[in-house]
Amino acid sequence: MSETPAHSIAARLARRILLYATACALLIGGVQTLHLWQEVKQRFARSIEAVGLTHVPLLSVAVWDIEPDAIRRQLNQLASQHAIGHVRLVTDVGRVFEAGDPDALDYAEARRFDVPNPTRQGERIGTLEIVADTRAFYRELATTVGVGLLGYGVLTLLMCGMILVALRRELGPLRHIAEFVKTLSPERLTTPLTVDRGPRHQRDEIDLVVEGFQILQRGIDGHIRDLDHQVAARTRDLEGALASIRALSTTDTLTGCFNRRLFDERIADEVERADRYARPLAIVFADADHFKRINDTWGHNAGDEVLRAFSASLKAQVRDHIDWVVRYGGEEFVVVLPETTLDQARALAERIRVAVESEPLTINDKPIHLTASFGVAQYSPGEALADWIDRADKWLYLAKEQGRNRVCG
Ligand SMILES: Nc1nc2c(ncn2[C@@H]2O[C@H](COP(=O)(O)OP(=O)(O)OP(=O)(O)O)[C@@H](O)[C@H]2O)c(=O)[nH]1
Repeated sequence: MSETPAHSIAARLARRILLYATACALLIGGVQTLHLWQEVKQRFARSIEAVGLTHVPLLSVAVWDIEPDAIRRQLNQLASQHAIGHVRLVTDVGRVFEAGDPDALDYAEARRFDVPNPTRQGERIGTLEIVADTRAFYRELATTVGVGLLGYGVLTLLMCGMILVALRRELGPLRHIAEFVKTLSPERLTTPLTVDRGPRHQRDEIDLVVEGFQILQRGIDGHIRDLDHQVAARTRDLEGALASIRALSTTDTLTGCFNRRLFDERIADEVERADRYARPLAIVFADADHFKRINDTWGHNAGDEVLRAFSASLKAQVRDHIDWVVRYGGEEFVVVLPETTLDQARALAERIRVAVESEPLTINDKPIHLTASFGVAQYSPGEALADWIDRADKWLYLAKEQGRNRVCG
């Protein structure tokens, strides 16, 4: 995920709107300034025209009567009027009277009035020149433009502020959705996304996004549940298959006894336990007598049946879940007897021998008389495993040597 900080869309939009609104305000302000310039200029011209026309008759009399003081007084009064910067009266006899601000002397822009002879119509006795007060002109223009621009500025700022507030309120849920999605983790994937839009809110694109996301979440949730069920079912199947494989790998398929592989795996543990807790441990090697003859006489299948019956006799005589019977190879079996002394093992072997001998088997409706020989050995503390097994095997060999159907050890 990107570490670059996320900016607010509302703030960015508000900034853009402010920029565009300022540009528009400046453009409108420029056009309005031109318009106002013309307007103020015309207003000044009208003022000068009105003032000039009002004073010309009075000046006419003062000039005709040759009264310099009256002329100056009137010119001063004229110059003190709004919009008038400087006035100059030039009489036909060459006298010049001036009043007002000398900086405003721009007679190229001056408005000229003829001063008529009050006694003879149509005759001119002087010229009155009035120059506009440029400072007052620009002051008035600046004030009018400034007020206008200030109004636009305030209006623009107010509108931008209100737009920002509205945008923040409308786009607020987007930030909430973004924060929610950002903090989603695999464990919280199905946490429902909820956005409170208020009671009078009308459904819009943000709601569509939220609804789409919720549909996606439900889909993912369903998919995860399906996967969970599938995984659980597959796990059960696998565990079953594993148990079967484990049983197959440790069990002899013909007799159901443990096989040699399991014996090799577990016998060391039994020895270790006997050593650690100083407990007795014995094994009995059991071997069907003249088994080859049974095979040869009755067939291999009958031989298999005899082996099953022989192993069943062994299992019937031992303790469940304590002793364990192993098919060691061919017609040879080993019975492992934890917590059992040599005497107890001998007695057990004798019981089995008697049971095998005294219960003739009926295989394929034919009676088969079976006997078995046994070699018994108790584990001596510290003895090598192989030596102990070897001792039991030797006792079995001796039992065979001594005529079979007996227990040695
Ligand atoms: N039917 C059958 N026969 C087996 C099986 N495994 C080994 N055998 C046979 O068991 C016979 C064992 O013969 P031997 O080792 O001579 O022993 P025995 O005939 O029992 O003679 P003693 O042990 O000396 O009494 C062989 O003929 C093997 O073929 C099996 O799984 N099924």
